[in-house]
Amino acid sequence: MRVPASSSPAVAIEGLHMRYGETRAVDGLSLTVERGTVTAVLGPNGAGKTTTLETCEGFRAAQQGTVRVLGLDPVRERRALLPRIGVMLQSGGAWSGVRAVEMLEHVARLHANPLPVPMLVERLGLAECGRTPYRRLSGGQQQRLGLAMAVVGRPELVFVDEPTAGMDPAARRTTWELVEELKADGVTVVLTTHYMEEAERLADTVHVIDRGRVVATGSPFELTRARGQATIRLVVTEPFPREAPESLRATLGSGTEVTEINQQSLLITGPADASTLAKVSAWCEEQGVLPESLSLGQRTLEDVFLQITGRELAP
Ligand SMILES: Nc1ncnc2c1ncn2[C@@H]1O[C@H](COP(=O)(O)OP(=O)(O)OP(=O)(O)O)[C@@H](O)[C@H]1O
Repeated sequence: MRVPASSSPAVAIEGLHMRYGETRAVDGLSLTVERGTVTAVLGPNGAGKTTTLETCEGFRAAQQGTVRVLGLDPVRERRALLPRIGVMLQSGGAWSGVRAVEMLEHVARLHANPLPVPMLVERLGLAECGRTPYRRLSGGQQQRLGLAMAVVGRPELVFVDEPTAGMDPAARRTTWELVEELKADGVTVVLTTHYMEEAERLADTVHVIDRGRVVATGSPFELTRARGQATIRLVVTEPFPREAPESLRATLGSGTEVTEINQQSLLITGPADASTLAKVSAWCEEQGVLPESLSLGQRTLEDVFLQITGRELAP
């Protein structure tokens, strides 16, 4: 039986593999995006985020696996899909000599029922650079124009690749508000990001990806609270002995995870209470290491990534 397009997920990716020569950019990735949600695809540089998005946008055909966007094949049914989606690329997307507002007006004319261009220009602070040729715009201005171009056609689904990279804090906040407004209007948003706070603030669902695969999925709350209450970061003045993580694990017992961040710092996840802090401190004394800092905090998506992969998300 053919499932009606309206009841299919916004995006359904099943077992996607993509290679560039010998490089496995995407390695068996599966994920689903429900309609009307904001989904963040979070991962370090080179994790395969852009390649995955480009496959959803129909710029690349899936080499193996299936990709459906709004129930359609993004390559074979591209004509039907394009008017229904908005795409903000990581860079480019406009002719180098065209003025910012002219470019936006041009894209608006390609759509049947566009948003008013002056409203978007005002909203995204593009008036100050409206007559500037694209190539002369700053990185942040190019990002804002790219976002305006992606949403001007009132799409059902918007793909945004690192929407706030290179933006100053004020522009980043405006962009976040715009994404929140899109969601309030029922638009599905799929964004890629390196930024924790962006994923934590905006996303209903986060897919953490690493080396072309999904390594964790959940709401920011589920991901950060599911496997522990809080975290303790221990940084010491001299490198730890090699067996330190194992020894601390034995000291703290079950229910606590110890992850090595580097030779001088450890991440401890679990019931971060006074007794755990006291045990960590006594363990430092026993090992003859001097704590430089011992901090207690809520578990972040950064911590989740570190625990799963043993590497830090931020380069
Ligand atoms: N056109 C290409 N030709 C060859 N290799 C590529 C190409 N595009 C991407 N790659 C490689 O594929 C892998 C995944 O790249 P991709 O751009 O999809 O990752 P990403 O998660 O979006 O990274 P970033 O956060 O840096 O944008 C990387 O190793 C990258 O070097």
